[in-house]
Amino acid sequence: MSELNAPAGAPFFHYDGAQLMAESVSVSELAARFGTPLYVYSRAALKAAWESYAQPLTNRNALVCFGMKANSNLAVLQQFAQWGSGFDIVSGGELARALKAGARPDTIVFSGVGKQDWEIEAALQAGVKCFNVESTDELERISLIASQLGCTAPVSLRVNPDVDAKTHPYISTGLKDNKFGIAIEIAAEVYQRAAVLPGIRIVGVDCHIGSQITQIEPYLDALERLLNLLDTLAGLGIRLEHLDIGGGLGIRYQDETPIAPALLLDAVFAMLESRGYDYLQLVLEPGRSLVGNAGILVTRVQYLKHHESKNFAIVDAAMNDLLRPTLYDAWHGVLPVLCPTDASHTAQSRVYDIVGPICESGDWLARDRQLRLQQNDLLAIESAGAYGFVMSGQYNTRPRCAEVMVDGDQTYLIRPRETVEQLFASEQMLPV
Ligand SMILES: Cc1ncc(COP(=O)(O)O)c(C=O)c1O
Ligand SMILES: N[C@@H](CCCC[NH3+])C(=O)O
Repeated sequence: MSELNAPAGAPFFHYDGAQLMAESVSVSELAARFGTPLYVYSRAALKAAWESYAQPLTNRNALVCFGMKANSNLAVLQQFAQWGSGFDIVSGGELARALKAGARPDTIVFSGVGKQDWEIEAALQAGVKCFNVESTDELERISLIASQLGCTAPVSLRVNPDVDAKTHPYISTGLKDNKFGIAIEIAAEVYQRAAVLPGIRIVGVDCHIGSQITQIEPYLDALERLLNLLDTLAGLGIRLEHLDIGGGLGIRYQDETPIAPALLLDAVFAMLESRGYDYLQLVLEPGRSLVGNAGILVTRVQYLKHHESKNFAIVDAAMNDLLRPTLYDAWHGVLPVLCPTDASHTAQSRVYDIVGPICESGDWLARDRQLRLQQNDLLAIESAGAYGFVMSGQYNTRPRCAEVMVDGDQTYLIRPRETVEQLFASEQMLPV
């Protein structure tokens, strides 16, 4: 029962005895001021997560490239850029966002299996650090475009090491049956091709084996395979400047024990040193672990419904606001905003499914939660800072909700709620 545990985002989200606080700001005041559903991020939580990587990397030749697909609000990106983060992007849209937020182009790595011509051109023109190339077709296309533009594309091959990250099948990316990367068996061959292609400069090697990983072994397995590849490349006279181990570190949603970045980094540096590759710059692409527990989704109970075998709390957030539960069967903690021990909270404790207003039975945010609820209560869905708002949509013509950032006792509206009119403002009807 999440309500009895410390919030997943503690100490930044915490009870002050009476109610849930985001840093020094009352969550119910935020709900009153900005309406619900509402994403609330804590700047201090973002900073603490950033430091969990930055500290162990002090005086190391390393670059953290925030996997911005996890949360691409400009204010969030701006913080990471100010703290010295690079960015892992997967589209021309993400490139534009990162640049707008103040990213240095030479700290941007461009991943993704389906880069289009305009995206490759834009990245070349911006001067990104490298393309993480995911196929031979893509390599040839980048070579062609760079040659046409009269420039050279820095390239790192994203190798698929065929390692089981032991995570949800939808977010596992390093198995040979996954669409990602270049099979490790043919990687040396592709490097040789890259070495002779015009417009290509080989700079690195990359892998990303999956997301919400809670075991260190898959990383070390993948790294070992990559280092064996580097041995082969050295024999072919191909030398690299950096090695990118991707992102993927998990967070606590329920009872997981996440790997501390320092632990992974120690093990990685030890292996690089023992194999004589510590001259390489280490690149990382963490997403979820930098933002996941820095955000909550605040929602208000609309109605309670008691069926014979189920109790439903119908809230104003839905699968269009937070897709993870229904897409991955993902567990997110649910916290009452009013402290569960508060005496004014007299409702009977029952087991509820927390569901949204969308016309789909799959529209649920949490199942089988023991809660004392009454109409208009506020709830906080925990661990919503990663893959939350970014995966939201407008299904059922629902405006996407607002996002705010709390910093101490200050609150910044970093994205206003969409209006209903905005939802169809650019649509065109046929002539009558
Ligand atoms: C290439 C790449 N890099 C980085 C990430 C960030 O992953 P995570 O949010 O699990 O750290 C992802 C997403 O899984 C990815 O596909
Ligand atoms: N969207 C996924 C993570 C995808 C990682 C992207 N490669 C999640 O919410 O857990």
